[in-house]
Amino acid sequence: MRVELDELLFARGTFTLRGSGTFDEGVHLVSGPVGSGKSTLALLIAGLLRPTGGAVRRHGISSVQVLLQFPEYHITSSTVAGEAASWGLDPDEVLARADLVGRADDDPFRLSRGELKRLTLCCAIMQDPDLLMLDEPFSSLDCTAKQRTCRMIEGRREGITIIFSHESAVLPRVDAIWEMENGTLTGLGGVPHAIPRWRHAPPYLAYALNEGARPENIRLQDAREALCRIRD
Ligand SMILES: Nc1ncnc2c1ncn2[C@@H]1O[C@H](COP(=O)(O)OP(=O)(O)OP(=O)(O)O)[C@@H](O)[C@H]1O
Repeated sequence: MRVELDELLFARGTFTLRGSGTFDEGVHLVSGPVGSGKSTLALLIAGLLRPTGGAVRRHGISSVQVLLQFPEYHITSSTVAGEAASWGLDPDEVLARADLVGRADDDPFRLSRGELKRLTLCCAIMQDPDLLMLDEPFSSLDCTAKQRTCRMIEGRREGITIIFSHESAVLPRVDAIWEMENGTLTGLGGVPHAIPRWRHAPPYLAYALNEGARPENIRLQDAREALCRIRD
């Protein structure tokens, strides 16, 4: 299973996106500032936007899901249970995992932004597609929900997961890091080797690297462990 970007080019007004590289099985983080082109890339890989040049090639992938940044865009049903069922999932299981037990008959638009995000995140991850793309999965979530989301992402055993995010506090363990800057995608390679090359690294990782530590992954816990190792 893999996704290849073959000299992908997308032009819209003054914005141009360019990228080449291969997304293999595992968890990938595409990081970059607001407006750099992360959502546009997600839509291109999902086939929801047509490239101006080059191509997106999917190999051995039979199911694709993209979770949009704004959870409201996914709503198609008048109840929370109906919404979970519309993803082909058991509403009781979804509500339990989304911490929304007792809200089955509520109108999804009556949930808070964060509650709605929890619902759509659980639906997208529980569908377990071969290619799962999560656009800003941590936005609108509190710290506990971000950590739960990380565990769910890490719990995916197979397939390709691509996280598009500028999150810099709570992140999951990942296999590879990519950076998007002004529409240009750069693959930094696999973790941990990619970490010192990551210009948008969260402050805790930048601190650990400055101290001479070599974190094994990108979570706060990895930075802490690496600091402990050099200070022991
Ligand atoms: N529907 C649209 N029509 C025209 N321009 C758009 C549209 N959506 C985004 N853009 C522009 O394209 C560029 C890339 O936007 P994009 O949403 O891909 O960035 P992003 O990195 O995902 O940002 P964020 O972190 O805020 O989600 C930005 O300059 C943005 O203003």
